[in-house]
Amino acid sequence: MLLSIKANEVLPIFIFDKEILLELSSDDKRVDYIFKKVIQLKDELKKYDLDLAIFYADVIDVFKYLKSKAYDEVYASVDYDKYARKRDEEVSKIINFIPLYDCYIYEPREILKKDSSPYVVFSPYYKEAKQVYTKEHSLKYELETNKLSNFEFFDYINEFKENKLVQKTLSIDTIGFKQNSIKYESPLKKLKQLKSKLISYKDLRDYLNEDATSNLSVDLRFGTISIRSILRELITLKKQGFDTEGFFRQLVFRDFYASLLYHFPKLHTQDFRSYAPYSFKKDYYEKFISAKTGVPIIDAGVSELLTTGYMHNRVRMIVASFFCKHLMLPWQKGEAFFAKHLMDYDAASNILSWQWSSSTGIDAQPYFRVFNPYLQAKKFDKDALYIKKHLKVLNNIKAKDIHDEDFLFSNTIKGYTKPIIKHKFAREHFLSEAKKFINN
Ligand SMILES: Cc1cc2nc3c(=O)[nH]c(=O)nc-3n(C[C@H](O)[C@H](O)[C@H](O)COP(=O)(O)OP(=O)(O)OC[C@H]3O[C@@H](n4cnc5c(N)ncnc54)[C@H](O)[C@@H]3O)c2cc1C
Repeated sequence: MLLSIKANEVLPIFIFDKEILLELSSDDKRVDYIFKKVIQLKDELKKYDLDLAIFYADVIDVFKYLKSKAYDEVYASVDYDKYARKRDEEVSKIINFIPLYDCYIYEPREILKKDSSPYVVFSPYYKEAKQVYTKEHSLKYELETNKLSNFEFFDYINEFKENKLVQKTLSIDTIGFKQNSIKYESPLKKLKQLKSKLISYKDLRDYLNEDATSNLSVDLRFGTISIRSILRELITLKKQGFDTEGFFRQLVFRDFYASLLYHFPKLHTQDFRSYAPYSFKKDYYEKFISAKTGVPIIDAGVSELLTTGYMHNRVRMIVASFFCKHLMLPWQKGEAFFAKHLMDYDAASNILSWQWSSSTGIDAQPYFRVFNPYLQAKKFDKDALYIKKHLKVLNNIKAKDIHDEDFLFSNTIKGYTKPIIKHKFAREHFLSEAKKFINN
């Protein structure tokens, strides 16, 4: 975020928003990630004779204060979830707010049907997105020469106490969080690796033990890479003869979900359509969140999430389907669990993907499609290497037994629980309940 005080004078700022941070636990990996990246950004800016003023505060207090110091404009890249939109609206009442559209490829109002209504199905959205795409969508911002405004407190975290600005040590402890030892791979390095991954991206992206995807979701989420840098790389690779379509399509998926949430904000919490009487069952829920369902692919996925803050896309699909259709738990609870643990948590992608899985969303999978977790695991993790990586307790069990529900029910595996539900029963139960719901 950049504030200008008068022509050619700027103050780059970063706000650790109290309203968001106060809800998180002190070991949240995302805050550690952001904190490290903010310090890195501060160092980068110094190379251009700039700096970064850091606040730990209520966003509104920061802008009231800066306005009182004669700053007159703010430039910020916007996103579209409910909280972000409300916050930006409030800020614009205080100071001239100039939105930059740099989170997504397209603005949500850019891809609309001929009658100006939003697309609700991905394929036609994607077709139109490709038509609308121009060179402007990958433009690089020009470097301008701006003078750093005179701000005394660059070396601190700035907080407000009784309406006064106070300075605290520039450390993650100051904002109530713990540093962890995770080393984050540089987004630019990941971007460079895209070249070799694109060759087999379409064929391998669903296979759980392959490092076949970009791992850029966390960088896109926090803006540590610009969507435009990725597009520019894709253009270069396309010119070199690489097939970039499959990857570009996924990026547009992200835009599609952001656009849906923008046009249908009710989807934050509400179903677009309902298919079954989902209800909260504490026992099932607790087994699920502690990776103790006894269904290996589900427990491996949840374990991956709890230890790394990431989950493979295919596993997210299997896990979310199991949660909503086998356990018939409300998607909102699963969404909230992912929101708490995903490093790349993005409201639009997460909410809409959960609604896709539960078949309650706008462009969702048909309700009668119920993933069989054993067949999915057998197909995408044939040798159970992904499962064993995240569930060490199954290390000595043969892959064919891990993929065999009957084996898991009839044998006792030391340290591992028996499945809490049978696939055939769960599928039939869900479908019969869903049919009753539809017929009513
Ligand atoms: C239940 C569920 C919840 C999800 N929650 C999130 C979330 O909170 N945040 C998030 O970024 N993604 C979410 N996804 C989408 C997807 O799982 C991740 O984007 C992907 O796993 C990130 O890995 P990657 O960067 O290696 O992806 P790649 O395959 O390399 O894809 C490149 C980029 O395209 C976008 N993308 C890829 N797949 C999807 C998709 N299915 N939907 C939307 N965008 C996509 C992401 O920005 C990703 O970084 C969710 C999917 C499901 C099924």
